[in-house]
Amino acid sequence: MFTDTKLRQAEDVRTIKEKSRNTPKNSAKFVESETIDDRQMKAQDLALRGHNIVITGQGGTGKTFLIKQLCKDQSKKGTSYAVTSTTGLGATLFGRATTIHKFIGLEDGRHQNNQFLHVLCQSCNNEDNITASLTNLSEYIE
Ligand SMILES: Nc1ncnc2c1ncn2[C@@H]1O[C@H](COP(=O)(O)OP(=O)(O)OP(=O)(O)O)[C@@H](O)[C@H]1O
Repeated sequence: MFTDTKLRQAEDVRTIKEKSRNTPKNSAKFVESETIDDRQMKAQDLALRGHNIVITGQGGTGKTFLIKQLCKDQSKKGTSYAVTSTTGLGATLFGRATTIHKFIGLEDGRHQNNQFLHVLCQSCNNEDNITASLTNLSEYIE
């Protein structure tokens, strides 16, 4: 059996939930617009100008979205590009991504160091391979 106080409390909770649903949040702009925001645009601009960049930020801030957007842009232009990840799980976030080791021709990690070096050197000489690398960073965006 509910007392008046309990019913009032339940009503208050409903009101708070309703208000919070109608209150614009930081992410609201994401729902309204499917275009990149200012910070994403800054990163996109640097990437398109050929900089090596690190995109970092809290979960849900749009890193994956930005990378997908960059991929879409490259596809539209017909530019050759590759998306790689250090882990298979990471690669599943992006349609045509592979692990970095598969990308350079290693398939998996069961190689001798000299084999690894050989494949890596061959891959580096292939100018068609464009890869986002976490080394040789020239820009850092937070
Ligand atoms: N500019 C944007 N316009 C519309 N939606 C966006 C934009 N940026 C991000 N989003 C949306 O916000 C949500 C979180 O973005 P995303 O998954 O890219 O974040 P993340 O930083 O990669 O998160 P995590 O670190 O948890 O993987 C997704 O639903 C994504 O579609």
